[in-house]
Amino acid sequence: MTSFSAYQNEIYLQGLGGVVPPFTTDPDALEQSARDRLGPGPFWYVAGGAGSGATVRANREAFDRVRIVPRMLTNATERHLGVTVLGTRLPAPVVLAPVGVQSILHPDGELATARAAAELGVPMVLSTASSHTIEEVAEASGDGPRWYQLYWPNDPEVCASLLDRARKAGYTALVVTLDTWTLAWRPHDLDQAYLPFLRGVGTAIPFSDPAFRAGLQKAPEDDLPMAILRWVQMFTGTDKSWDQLAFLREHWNGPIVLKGIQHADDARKAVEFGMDGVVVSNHGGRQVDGAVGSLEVLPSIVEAVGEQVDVLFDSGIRTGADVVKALALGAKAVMVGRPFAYGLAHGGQVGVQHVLRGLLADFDLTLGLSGHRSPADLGPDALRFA
Ligand SMILES: Cc1cc2nc3c(=O)[nH]c(=O)nc-3n(C[C@H](O)[C@H](O)[C@H](O)COP(=O)(O)O)c2cc1C
Ligand SMILES: O=C(O)C(=O)c1ccccc1
Repeated sequence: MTSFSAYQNEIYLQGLGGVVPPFTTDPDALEQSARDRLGPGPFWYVAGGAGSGATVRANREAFDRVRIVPRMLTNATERHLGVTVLGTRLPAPVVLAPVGVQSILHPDGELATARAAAELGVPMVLSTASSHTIEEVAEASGDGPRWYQLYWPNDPEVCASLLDRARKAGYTALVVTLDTWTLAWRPHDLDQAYLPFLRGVGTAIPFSDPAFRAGLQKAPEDDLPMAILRWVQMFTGTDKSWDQLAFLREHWNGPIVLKGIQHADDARKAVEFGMDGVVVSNHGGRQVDGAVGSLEVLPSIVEAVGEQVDVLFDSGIRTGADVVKALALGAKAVMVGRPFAYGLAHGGQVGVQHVLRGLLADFDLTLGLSGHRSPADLGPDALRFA
């Protein structure tokens, strides 16, 4: 048994020596403090949402409408948080969501995140828009579990090249993001003319992939604007269809999950086309302004496909109670995005580790105090709907 709640004891014991945690353990306070540390460009890149921010708020409001009903005297002092997701045993039902261009937040970027995740045995999902190469991040992950997130390029050779590199670098599961085939209208980024993609140029972002380079007439070093244009075009467009998932299946020999699913019929389609799971997600409210809170659609998707494939969840997870709620509604695991990005901004690897240990401790304690010994104990009867 791994006792994630040990982080609580550690903090209190250090307190006896007059030491407090390096960063706040409160997720809202951490966001505020990130605002003070980061410039407005980087801060709003992380914090911002699409349009009016209605969906960012809806994600949180959906959690507020679901309440946990604690049970007593259930022998929950000893807990087992491990789960099997996509055929992999995980120490806890928590995964670091793909977050692009992490060097915006800390010079170590994805390398710091990979080290922190590996330390805890938690999978990191590496974004296609990573500021370090697939191979560099894999090395930083050491023995830690790793999944790769694909922004599905229009060029099949670039697609095959990315998948081949990820497989060779030891990534086991593929997360295909469908909800961001173009960036949404994001007023915070627009008002500062802050395009995260371009802020990553000069780091590794587009230009390390050999198939991408081969498709250019001039090397990116010699014609940067052209290379940027081609890169943006390659990840923008609608010319994808369900039957093209067969291409990904051919080029990926491991589990594939579709990220960005919000409708039960799309989840059924994912199963029909041979996918191994879905991530119920609205991209943290960053894509469709006015979209439904992601937690609101989780039950219908679990009902539709939960018996057949793994249903993961993200968008709005901030606390241990949120993890309990999503699992009780049928998610096998959750992904967390902004909180670890703020941790990264505060202290690189140490900051990510602090956030992750805090979330896992909070989850462990909340699970136990509400009367459950393991994620498998959780079901809808652990909840009430306000
Ligand atoms: C700064 C930032 C960058 C992101 N970049 C990516 C990305 O490159 N690929 C992707 O699939 N999702 C990306 N996402 C979405 C996250 O994977 C995840 O769906 C979302 O953050 C979950 O919501 P939360 O932030 O409320 O936890 C990004 C999110 C943020 C905040
Ligand atoms: O900002 C995002 O949500 C996102 O997905 C993204 C896409 C490309 C580069 C960086 C982030």
